[in-house]
Amino acid sequence: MAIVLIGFMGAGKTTIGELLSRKMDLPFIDLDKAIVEKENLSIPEIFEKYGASYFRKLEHDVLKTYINKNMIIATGGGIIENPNNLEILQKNNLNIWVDTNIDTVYNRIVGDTNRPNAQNKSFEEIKELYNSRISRYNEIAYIKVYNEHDVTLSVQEIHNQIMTDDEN
Ligand SMILES: Nc1ncnc2c1ncn2[C@@H]1O[C@H](COP(=O)(O)OP(=O)(O)O)[C@@H](O)[C@H]1O
Ligand SMILES: O=C(O)C1=C[C@@H](OP(=O)(O)O)[C@@H](O)[C@H](O)C1
Ligand SMILES: [Mg+2]
Repeated sequence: MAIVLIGFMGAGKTTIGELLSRKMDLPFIDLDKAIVEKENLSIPEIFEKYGASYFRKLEHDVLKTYINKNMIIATGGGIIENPNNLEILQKNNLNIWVDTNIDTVYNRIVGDTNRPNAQNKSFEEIKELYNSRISRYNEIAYIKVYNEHDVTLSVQEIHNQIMTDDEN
């Protein structure tokens, strides 16, 4: 079964996924990276050339490829936009919701040219998008981890939780 990191842009899914993979000695895949490698285009290029819905299709395909593997998967924040992905993720027991407060999120992603859904958006617009998504992260999450401070503490917390539950 896959350990799947979900949550909004900038929450820290990619960073935590890499660190957790080393700690647990499990392979790691970042779905955005898999898409970029498959298409040989950057995320902004895919959005610009083919549009958001094409990106969502590619995202669905890579999710399906990896979801039943014994590995750690970092998703993109918009994975929950596709109801078919929600259905797939609902069946996965180890979805870890990585969350941060909206001010932290904004500071981490503002000006990052690699996130088309955050580009040229005001704080209010980002906040609106965040608020529109949280109920869906919550719906499919097994645990939620706040990644506000030291990232290694977030990784430790996830690791502890998985190991504790594994014993029971
Ligand atoms: N705990 C943390 N403290 C400070 N910066 C962090 C922390 N976690 C992640 N970051 C930084 O925030 C940015 C977004 O992290 P990333 O892992 O790409 O998030 P996501 O994949 O959820 O969009 C990166 O620049 C990363 O280095
Ligand atoms: O929230 C979104 O709509 C997106 C999040 C991004 O991933 P991160 O959550 O890793 O930034 C990436 O998939 C794409 O830019 C779209
Ligand atoms: Mg990421």
